[in-house]
Amino acid sequence: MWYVGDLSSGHWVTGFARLLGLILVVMSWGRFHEVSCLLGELSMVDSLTGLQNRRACLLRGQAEFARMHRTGEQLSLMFIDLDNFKTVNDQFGHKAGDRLLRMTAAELRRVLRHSDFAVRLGGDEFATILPGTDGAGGRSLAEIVHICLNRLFEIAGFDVSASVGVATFRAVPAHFEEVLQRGDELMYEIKRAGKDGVLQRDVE
Ligand SMILES: Nc1nc2c(ncn2[C@@H]2O[C@H](COP(=O)(O)OP(=O)(O)OP(=O)(O)O)[C@@H](O)[C@H]2O)c(=O)[nH]1
Repeated sequence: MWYVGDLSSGHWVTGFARLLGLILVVMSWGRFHEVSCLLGELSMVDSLTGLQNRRACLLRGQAEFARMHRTGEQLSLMFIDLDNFKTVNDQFGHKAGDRLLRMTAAELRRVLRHSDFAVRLGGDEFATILPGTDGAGGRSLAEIVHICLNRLFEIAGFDVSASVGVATFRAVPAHFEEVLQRGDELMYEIKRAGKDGVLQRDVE
């Protein structure tokens, strides 16, 4: 005769409760891990356009500069800022402005290579990291982006244009924030010269 224990005792219940508890802990850890991965990804994504955001740009930029340090390749960054975007919000409302920002992001995705990491830095400012791209390559891509965006805005009936600046790095900057500062300077130069233009600069 087999001994299967005293089924009427509370041991089975206690054992079962412990097992159930263990399963719940394992499951909730799995969910926690899943949720924290998802939150990590979301914190890198711009919710309006679905492009990567400024934080992602910093991380990816640092990784690309480390690669550049090893390979000796040049690296360019393209900065795109819409001209007179505020007038869209003012004339047609915030939703129309949002639509225009989403359209801009979609056009950047269409025009750029998959390896050219496109981000929305904030507001109407976008950027893209162009690994292995020298000044001439960066400038010709900037001209294409400029033409494509302006054509898109015209077709959509918005009286806005794009200012596109490219900073080409030959040496690795000490801090990636320095790179974004170069972008601000380039943009300032284009805007001061009358907006709606393309400008490329080598950064030593
Ligand atoms: N619709 C919408 N507007 C935004 C968003 N984020 C920022 N803005 C607006 O974008 C505008 C950006 O300011 P500016 O770059 O000075 O506007 P601008 O008219 O393009 O100026 P210039 O660059 O000098 O031509 C501000 O009016 C913000 O309120 C957003 O997520 N959606």
